[in-house]
Amino acid sequence: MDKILSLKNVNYTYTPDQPDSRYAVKDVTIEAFDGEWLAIVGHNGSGKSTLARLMNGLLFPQEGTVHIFGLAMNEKNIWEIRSRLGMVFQNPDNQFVGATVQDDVAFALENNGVPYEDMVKRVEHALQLVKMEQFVDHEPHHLSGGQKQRVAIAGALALHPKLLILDEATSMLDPQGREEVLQTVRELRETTGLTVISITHDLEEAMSADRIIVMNDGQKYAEGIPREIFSSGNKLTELGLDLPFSLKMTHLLRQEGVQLMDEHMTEEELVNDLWTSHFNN
Ligand SMILES: Nc1ncnc2c1ncn2[C@@H]1O[C@H](COP(=O)(O)OP(=O)(O)OP(=O)(O)O)[C@@H](O)[C@H]1O
Repeated sequence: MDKILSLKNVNYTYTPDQPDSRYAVKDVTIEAFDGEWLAIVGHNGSGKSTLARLMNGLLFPQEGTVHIFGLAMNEKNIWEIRSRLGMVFQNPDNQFVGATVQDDVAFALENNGVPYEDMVKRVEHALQLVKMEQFVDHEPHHLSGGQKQRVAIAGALALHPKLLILDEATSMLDPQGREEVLQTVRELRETTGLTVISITHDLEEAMSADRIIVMNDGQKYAEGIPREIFSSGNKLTELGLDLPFSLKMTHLLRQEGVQLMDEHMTEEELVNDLWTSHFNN
């Protein structure tokens, strides 16, 4: 598989002039491959936002390299890189510039000089992908949190990005809004094969990813498929991460002496295991 993004031995400190300066990101190597969903998780202060800024060129590492779309990121090619990179941030209310949903999704296209007819088609298609086409004329501020983030995703998609980075994009949403956004990302992956990097402190969100990187104190702590990462449940709790409900329940049941076959990633798996082993006789 082709590499879309790679960070190699990256160091970043916000206070480079201070002796003993603390590294926000320390010797981090990360690769993201074409078409995958990579989740980067970690507690507050573990370096996630700094990584997001290093990935979109808001920051440049003091040491190490960042390659994206086959280019070594530098101050000259950053605008070209950003035009192929969709970013969705934490606060849905800070992301709107248009008076209607349609204007908002069109905004970046207008700025990029996309011809009118092409723009109309792209806006329509992007809103269809996030299932917000019936809201074209609505005012963004009247939408729910989940709907706002779906419109923000449509704005990013309209630019036809090769990579979508979600930086804590679900953390201000209620459970329903969060599920709406995650479902949107899951469907997008199926319909478009888009590469997604989601940066989050929410392990429930990371469970849907193909691969997870766990950050701790600016360093890469672990890397693997969700099942591998979640098999180290207690260690994740020690890092200040909140385990998904099905895993917490699995651990609590085990503590009470209930025999279970596996670490259960979903409530459905857990219920099936309980049903098969304990009630189905
Ligand atoms: N602008 C800044 N100036 C100085 N230090 C900073 C700045 N931004 C972050 N830091 C420090 O860098 C370290 C990593 O922070 P970062 O924001 O990347 O972590 P995070 O995992 O995204 O946490 P959070 O979810 O709280 O934003 C922390 O120790 C933080 O205090």
